[in-house]
Amino acid sequence: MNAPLHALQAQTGRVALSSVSIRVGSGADAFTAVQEVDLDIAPGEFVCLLGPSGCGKSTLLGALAGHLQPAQGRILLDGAAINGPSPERGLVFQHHTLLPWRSVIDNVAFGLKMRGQPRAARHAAARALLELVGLGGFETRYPAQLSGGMQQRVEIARVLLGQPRVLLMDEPFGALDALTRLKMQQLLLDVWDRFGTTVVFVTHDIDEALFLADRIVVMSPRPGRIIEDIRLPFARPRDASLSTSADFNTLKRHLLALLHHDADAAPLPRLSPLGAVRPHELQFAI
Ligand SMILES: Nc1ncnc2c1ncn2[C@@H]1O[C@H](COP(=O)(O)OP(=O)(O)OP(=O)(O)O)[C@@H](O)[C@H]1O
Repeated sequence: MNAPLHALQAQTGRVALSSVSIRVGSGADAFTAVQEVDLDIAPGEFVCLLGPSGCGKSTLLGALAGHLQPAQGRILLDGAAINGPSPERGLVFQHHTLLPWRSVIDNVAFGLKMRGQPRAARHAAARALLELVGLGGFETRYPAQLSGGMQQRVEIARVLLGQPRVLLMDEPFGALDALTRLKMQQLLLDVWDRFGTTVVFVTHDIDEALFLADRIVVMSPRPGRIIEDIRLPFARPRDASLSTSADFNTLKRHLLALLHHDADAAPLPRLSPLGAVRPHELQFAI
């Protein structure tokens, strides 16, 4: 994996949702989980969907993955409608989907095996990705012999081998302890920097969203709607010291207030300009 791959992939991965509503459940229990969402994500952008439990984040991600069809509106990837799951939209969940009876390298290379690639070629590609996620030397282990963080690294390598135009991540670090989670966030940023793939990352953790994202799209529940779209002013590369900065904490307070805000109450005041941040670098859409 090298620089040309980054350049190649940065051309693709534009996601466009227009007036997307998604209904879930059936019969009398059916309801609108996501309502009239408009969202444009540029190629290579890292977007976090942030919201309280049940606000429809996973439902929206499921539609991007092609597992759910919108009841209304359109979802396009690079101008083409999404009509079902595909490796071009790689999904990573909270719990890995590795095959327990296959070694680490065979798990990563499994997609290439399904596409008929010879063993030597698929193992070479898988080995390069395992190096990238810090698992060189673990090729012959089995998933059960790895820690939770290592299993998620294998999962990320497996999904990246499909060269996705968009990486869809649904609370991928939610089951990890706090320290491992921080390490995985840093690893993900390093990997993303190498690949330049568009990322849509679902979380309800404000710190995680602030550390990772270019943009945070905030959703409110019943029905799931976008209530704010914030472009973060933080430079990259980022490290743990970001979370102690004044601007980080100002944004964190604002996001906390948004997540705890009663949708039926009066609207919250807009965020005032941040100390070290030039006001034009903040973008809001309510
Ligand atoms: N297949 C389904 N049948 C019935 N209700 C569903 C179905 N899928 C989702 N829901 C409901 O739709 C709403 C949105 O769910 P969703 O999982 O998208 O929320 P979320 O924001 O991802 O929540 P969490 O952070 O807890 O995962 C919830 O009220 C959920 O119970």
